Amino acid sequence: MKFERLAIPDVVLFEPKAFSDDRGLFFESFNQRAFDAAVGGRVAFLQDNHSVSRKNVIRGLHYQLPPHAQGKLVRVVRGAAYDVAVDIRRSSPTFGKWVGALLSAENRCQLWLPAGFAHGFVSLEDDTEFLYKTTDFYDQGSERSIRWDDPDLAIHWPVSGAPIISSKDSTASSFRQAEVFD
Ligand SMILES: Cc1cn([C@H]2C[C@H](O)[C@@H](COP(=O)(O)OP(=O)(O)O[C@H]3O[C@@H](C)C(=O)[C@@H](O)[C@H]3O)O2)c(=O)[nH]c1=O
Repeated sequence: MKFERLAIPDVVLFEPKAFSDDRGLFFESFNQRAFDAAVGGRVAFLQDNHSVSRKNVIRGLHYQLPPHAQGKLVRVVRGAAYDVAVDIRRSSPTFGKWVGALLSAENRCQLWLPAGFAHGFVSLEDDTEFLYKTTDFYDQGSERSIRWDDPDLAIHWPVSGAPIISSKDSTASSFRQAEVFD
């Protein structure tokens, strides 16, 4: 399992080692020991999520506030997505900065976002299947959403034209007005 820290170093991109043979392919999609060594601590996951999106769907930017904050380990098993992590930890030197990575069924990469990041992605193909593990359970009352097109964040989404977004995301908060992490 190769990994690299992105420009916001708490966000880690994993590239599993795949073994191909006549039958097809095998790879370890999660290894607790390798994961903990890469992120530098013991992380316990409590929930797995799976979504399917048409092309040009943007989901996000989402997070849950403490005490239900979630770290997320995200990947794509069908199609492709551009995944974005926004640092919303006020005391962080990279507060308000974002990083992105291409995740696809082909590259099998996974992105780790610890608690304290807002998360979103855009699907780049129809029927993009997005799988992720979270470190806490879903808690509707703790859920928050920041506008995907917030001008202060200025995220470069690889979309042409208007993306498809949920009604919830269309009324999301601006970054300036969002409740963030201390
Ligand atoms: C996230 C979530 C949603 N739901 C329900 C609530 C709602 O009726 C339906 C669809 O929820 P949403 O519209 O919030 O789904 P979605 O927009 O896909 O939300 C997800 O977006 C990505 C970017 C994330 O980072 C995730 O943490 C999550 O917020 O599923 C659960 O039951 N459990 C969950 O964990």
